[in-house]
Amino acid sequence: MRRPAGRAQADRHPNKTADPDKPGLETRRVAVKLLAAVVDAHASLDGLTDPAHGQPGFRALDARDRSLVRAILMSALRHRTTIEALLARRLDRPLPGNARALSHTLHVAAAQILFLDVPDSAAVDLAVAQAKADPRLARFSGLVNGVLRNLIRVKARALPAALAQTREAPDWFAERLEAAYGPEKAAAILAMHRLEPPVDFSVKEDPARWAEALGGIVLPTGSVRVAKLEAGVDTMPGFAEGAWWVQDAAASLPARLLGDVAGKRVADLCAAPGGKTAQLVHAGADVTAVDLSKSRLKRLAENLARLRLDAEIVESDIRKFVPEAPFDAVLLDAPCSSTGTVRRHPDVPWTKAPEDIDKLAALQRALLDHAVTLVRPGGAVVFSNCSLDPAEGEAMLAAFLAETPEAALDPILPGELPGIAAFVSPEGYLRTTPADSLGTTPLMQGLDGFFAARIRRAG
Ligand SMILES: C[S@@+](CC[C@H](N)C(=O)[O-])C[C@H]1O[C@@H](n2cnc3c(N)ncnc32)[C@H](O)[C@@H]1O
Repeated sequence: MRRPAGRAQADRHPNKTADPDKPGLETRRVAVKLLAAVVDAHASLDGLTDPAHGQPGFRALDARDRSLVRAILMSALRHRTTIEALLARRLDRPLPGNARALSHTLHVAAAQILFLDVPDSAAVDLAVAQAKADPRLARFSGLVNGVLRNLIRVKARALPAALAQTREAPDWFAERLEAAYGPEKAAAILAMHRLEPPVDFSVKEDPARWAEALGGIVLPTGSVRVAKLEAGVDTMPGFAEGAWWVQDAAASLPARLLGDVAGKRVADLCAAPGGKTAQLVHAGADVTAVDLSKSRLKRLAENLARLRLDAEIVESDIRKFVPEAPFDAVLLDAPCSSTGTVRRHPDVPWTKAPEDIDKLAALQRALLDHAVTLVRPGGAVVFSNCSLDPAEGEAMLAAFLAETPEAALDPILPGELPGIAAFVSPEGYLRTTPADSLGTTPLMQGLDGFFAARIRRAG
């Protein structure tokens, strides 16, 4: 292993032994464990940090430390390629492949040094203490100290340079984006993935009033956008009375493609946690919300109760769901790779692989094959998901249409989406990406990546 710059100083650092109770040490230990779980075991960050079912070490922390762990992980994953490049430049040779804990310790400390408002000295001291306390890492504690102190010295110059040079994604992900969207748009999408996204709200009534109350703006989709939440959503005006729900502007579009649903029987397939169910019920539909997951349906029921909205809730695999009578309309918001939500879920590119995309596309096809059997002849099925990958969108749908004579594309017309007609493709699909814009001001830049298409069952 290379002698990192600053090694002489590193070997002389004063912490001879590690204090296992050092304030902040457990928080960093948990952060390293969670980073390992995401990067090496491909566990989702939301699952690991779930308040009820998350990683036990995380759940044992107090609320402030849990927030810090989440902030560290969000930065460490959002900027993983940049951090990796900056660390690699401070090492003579790559870390050994089996030194995963060492790599994760360096990444967690670097994320704090480069992107968080944590004193640099605390980030280094805690990483060194952590290394000393871990028998696998103790012999590397000097290296940890040297590399991180070097990073602190050069960061003002080296960070902007690295950000300008680095493609912020694993290669497989960047390559698929380039193949789908071309190098320029792919680079714009990856640039948006570096930014913390704003928060969008779907409001029941009077967007202008709620924009003022929530401190945001009204988007052309009718959603209200707030740049940054200052506190938990449950403390914001209108939460308790159920005036709005959090839903990305792009996620609010698929349900609208069913047109006027007032008085119609509508199936919302793959419904939980219920953002689109709420839209359909609020628009006057008689909704049956179906999902496989008991825990997610519990959240759906809680969300609807807060919003004073009512739907029939069915726990079932879509492929086994057989209603008494066909529906007037069906929305299938299928499970997907979620690559359209990387701004909010920077773990996605590090937990997914191309094989997952193929498997998910096959599942979506099976769900769509069944979904068309649930609508009455002449009725519409809207298929949507939050993937950026055409394998789960345009390509899957083209194969479905070619092989399903009883279904035809009902192209979305640009006039159906006033102010955002640019999101309608020449084929009549809805396609959004984080590089798209809802207007000219900075706050109107970006939305989740979504695909949607409307299909009509032959009459
Ligand atoms: C993208 S999420 C749905 C988001 C939801 N439509 C909304 O707007 O809030 C996908 C959902 O599909 C559900 N799911 C996955 N496979 C399923 C299956 N075979 N049958 C029913 N639901 C399934 C998951 O439990 C998950 O809740």
